[in-house]
Amino acid sequence: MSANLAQCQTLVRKAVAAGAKALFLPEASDYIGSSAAETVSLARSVEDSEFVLGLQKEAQLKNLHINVGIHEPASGGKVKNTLIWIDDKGAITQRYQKVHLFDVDIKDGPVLKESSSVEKGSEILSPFETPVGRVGLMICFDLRFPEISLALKRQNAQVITYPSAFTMPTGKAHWEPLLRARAIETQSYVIAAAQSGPHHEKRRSYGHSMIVSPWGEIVANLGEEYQEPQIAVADIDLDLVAKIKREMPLLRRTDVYPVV
Ligand SMILES: O=C(O)CNC(=O)[C@H](CS)NC(=O)CCC(=O)C(=O)O
Repeated sequence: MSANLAQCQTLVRKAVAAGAKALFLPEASDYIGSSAAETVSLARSVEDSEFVLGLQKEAQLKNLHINVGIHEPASGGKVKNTLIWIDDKGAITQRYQKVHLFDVDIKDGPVLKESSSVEKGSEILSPFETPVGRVGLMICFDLRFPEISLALKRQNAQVITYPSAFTMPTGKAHWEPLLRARAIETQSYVIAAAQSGPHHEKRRSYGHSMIVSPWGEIVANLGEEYQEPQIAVADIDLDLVAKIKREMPLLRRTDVYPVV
């Protein structure tokens, strides 16, 4: 976990050097366990987490907002897969708990049962104001369920986030088209910070951190670089968000299908 904090501190330095107002870090930035038992045993509450306390200090020192995916203890011997927003004073001001858990058994592909160690969240967090616009939070596998992103669009999100640790085969097949679709249909920026490279002998992540414009264009893409932590940088143009919504209103037919 201290190695992960050091990597995140490198990313903070790079973000500050690039003049960023906010830094978006991946899902599970604190650690990726090699078993359900290890995932549970490593979870710390934020008050006792050197990783979180370290990032709060960075946020305060550098006047940088930081969005970061972590694990927190839950009841019943499980953890929560959460995303916290740390403001530029170092305070945790928002928290989202992953709603959709990744339970898959793919032939010749990943077999993962996230629900064996993780408690599922049951709330959509309303978008909130930040220096980079109104941000809506989701995590990784949530990307496959447009219902949450559409609910965030309805609540006027301007930026939506999918911090992730996608698997290699599913990433190759689905990562980019899903991110671009979510950006196009929500008419929002999509910021998707992704873990990249090997975690342990059984697990490797796809990477390709991306920022997509509300028109669906990829404005930054980190590829599979993982020798040293890298940042993707983009200007968030809130006038562009407004222009796209004005020019192409996506008025829902809630007389035909339910409101989400
Ligand atoms: O394990 C942890 O501690 C952190 N959590 C994750 O890495 C999660 C659950 S295993 N990964 C995903 O949801 C990948 C989704 C994906 O790859 C897809 O939708 O195709």
